[in-house]
Amino acid sequence: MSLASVTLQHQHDRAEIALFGAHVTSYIKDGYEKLFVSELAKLDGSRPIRGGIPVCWPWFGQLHPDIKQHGIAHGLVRNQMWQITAQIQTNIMASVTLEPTDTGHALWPEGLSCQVKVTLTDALKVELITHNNSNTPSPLSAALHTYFTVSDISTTAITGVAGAFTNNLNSTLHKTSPEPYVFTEETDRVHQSTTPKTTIETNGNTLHIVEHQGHDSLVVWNPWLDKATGFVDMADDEYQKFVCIETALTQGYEIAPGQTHNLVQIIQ
Ligand SMILES: O=P(O)(O)OC[C@H]1O[C@H](O)[C@H](O)[C@@H](O)[C@@H]1O
Repeated sequence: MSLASVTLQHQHDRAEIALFGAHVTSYIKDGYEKLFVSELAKLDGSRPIRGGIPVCWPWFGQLHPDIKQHGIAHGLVRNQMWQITAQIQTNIMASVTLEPTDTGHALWPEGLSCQVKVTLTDALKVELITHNNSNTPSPLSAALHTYFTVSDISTTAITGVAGAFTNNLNSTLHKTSPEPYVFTEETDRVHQSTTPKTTIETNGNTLHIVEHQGHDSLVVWNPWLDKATGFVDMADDEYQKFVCIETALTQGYEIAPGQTHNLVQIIQ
């Protein structure tokens, strides 16, 4: 990788975080890479990294009132340099805390600040911490947009994603989530789910256990072949190798003055 990064090591497990985007690009647990990064991902700072854990903040996807004018999906921090503000290594954990360096964008919400803290123990904990230092409530949407490795999306199933969802592909609202939850086509769904735990299984084997905190929704995404073919930073057949399960705030949350919000994903 050509981007500056920081490595966390705990026993035999390792995580790598690019300073560009405070973006976790690798988590190796028990010798197994848990995060997918495209072989065509741009690792030169020219665009957000395709894979790993993109940080979407202070808005998710198109959830900004002026999105039609500026067209910036997923906020302002996944494509800028962050700086390390704290780093700790002990016998039982390793952690790093980062803050974005450019808070002067015209669309930056006044008084809001954010940090990402990544902690490696026998699991990987990623925290997206938002502070409202202003005197007024501020709308906030966000996501930890994790690309989880799977050996074959067509034999992958997820559990723990329940409840109503919006299908982003046609803006339809569905009352219940698929059961079993398998993948046969392009999938882009925002589930109004506050479930604390999701599993990802391939061929009946649990590959990932994912815990969520501070969220009001879970987003499930796979571009499938046609959309992947249109991406300059994803090989055509790579859609078979991952599923995104995103710990998200998408339901109109407002962060009150003086308040701190913590959006957390823990990967085992
Ligand atoms: O291509 P990106 O801007 O990284 O977005 C990738 C995807 O992120 C989320 O999952 C959204 O729900 C999708 O609509 C979007 O296509």
